[in-house]
Parts: sequence; C-alpha cells; structure tokens
Amino acid sequence: MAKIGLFWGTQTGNTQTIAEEIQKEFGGEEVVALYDIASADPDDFADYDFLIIGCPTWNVGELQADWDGFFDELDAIEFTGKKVAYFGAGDQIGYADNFQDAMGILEEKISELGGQTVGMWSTDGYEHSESKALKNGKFVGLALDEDNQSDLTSDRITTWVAQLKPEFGL
Ligand SMILES: Cc1cc2nc3c(=O)[nH]c(=O)nc-3n(C[C@H](O)[C@H](O)[C@H](O)COP(=O)(O)O)c2cc1C
Repeated sequence: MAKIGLFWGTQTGNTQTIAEEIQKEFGGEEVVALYDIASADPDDFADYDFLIIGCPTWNVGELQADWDGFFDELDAIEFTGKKVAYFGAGDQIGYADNFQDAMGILEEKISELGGQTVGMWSTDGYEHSESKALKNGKFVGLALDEDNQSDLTSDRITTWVAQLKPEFGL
C-alpha cells in the first residue's frame, strides 16, 4: 500500500495535473495514492501517516468548491500523529491580496485538528502582497502559479519533493 495519501480538488484541472506530477516525482502510485476530494471519504485519510493536501484558491480567498464541501468533514478525521504537507495553485498577479489563501485556510484547520505541518516553502520569487498561507514569513506549503509562472512549476515540484522526502522520513 502507498505510504502517502494525496488529496486534491480542482476547478479547471491545474491542481489535478500538479498532483499527478508530485506523485510521479515521489516514484509513482506505489508511493503516493491520489484522491479527488470530490469523491473522497473521511475514512480514506486513516490509511496514511503522511498526507499531502492540494487546493487552489477560488472566488477571491475561498477554498475550491469540493474542498469547501468537505471542510466540515475534516472534524471527523484523526490528524494527530500525521505529518501533513500542502500545495496550492493560485494567481499572484490577479489576486495579489489573496494569493494561496486556500492553502492557509486548510493548514490552519488541519493543524488545529492535530496535524503536523511539513514542507514549508520560501516566498522568494513571488510578487503577491497578502496571503493567508504565510506563517513565520514562509508559505505553509508549495505555492504554484500556473497563471503567471508555469515555467517554474516543474523545478519547484522537484525541489519540494526532495525536501519532503526526509521530512516524511522516507
Ligand atoms: C474567479 C477566480 C477567482 C480566483 N481567486 C483566486 C484567489 O483569490 N487567490 C489566488 O491565489 N488565485 C485565485 N484564482 C486563480 C486560480 O486559483 C488559479 O487559476 C488556479 O490555477 C486554478 O486551479 P484549478 O485549475 O486546479 O482549479 C482565481 C481564479 C478565478 C478565475
């Protein structure tokens, strides 16, 4: 069974594509199992000590619709003892005051529920002005911008996964 459960939601496909790239970078489906949050069950989370959560920000600072629908179900999940990494898709130019807010909203909630955040990411190379995804001057996870910096995505994923492997103890 895969060691990592990666739960993603998407509106226009970017986050699914990114999730598949992250899976590949970790070594494929034997290492990372993918779940569309639109059809995921809270019990699916119980199978993994290592989780990756992927959510784009929509509607000016909001969760993607399927994550929004799942949000209250998070309360039923035992996150204590789990290491949780986050990634998001956003638009730092079009939504500079709300860049990656969804990643921050999910990280705050899951941390309150006991999850231990790993995979923090530097803000170097970004031009946003405000974000709920910032903690101690860093993004709480991998911030990707397919609208303005898609050329950087592959390298960012490679670097982030290399950072995560030891953080997950893999
Ligand atoms: C109406 C609309 C609202 C958006 N709001 C935000 C936002 O508040 N913050 C942000 O960082 N990106 C925002 N975005 C950008 C999307 O998050 C970005 O295009 C992302 O790649 C979409 O991912 P998806 O294809 O997985 O749904 C918005 C895009 C649209 C069209």
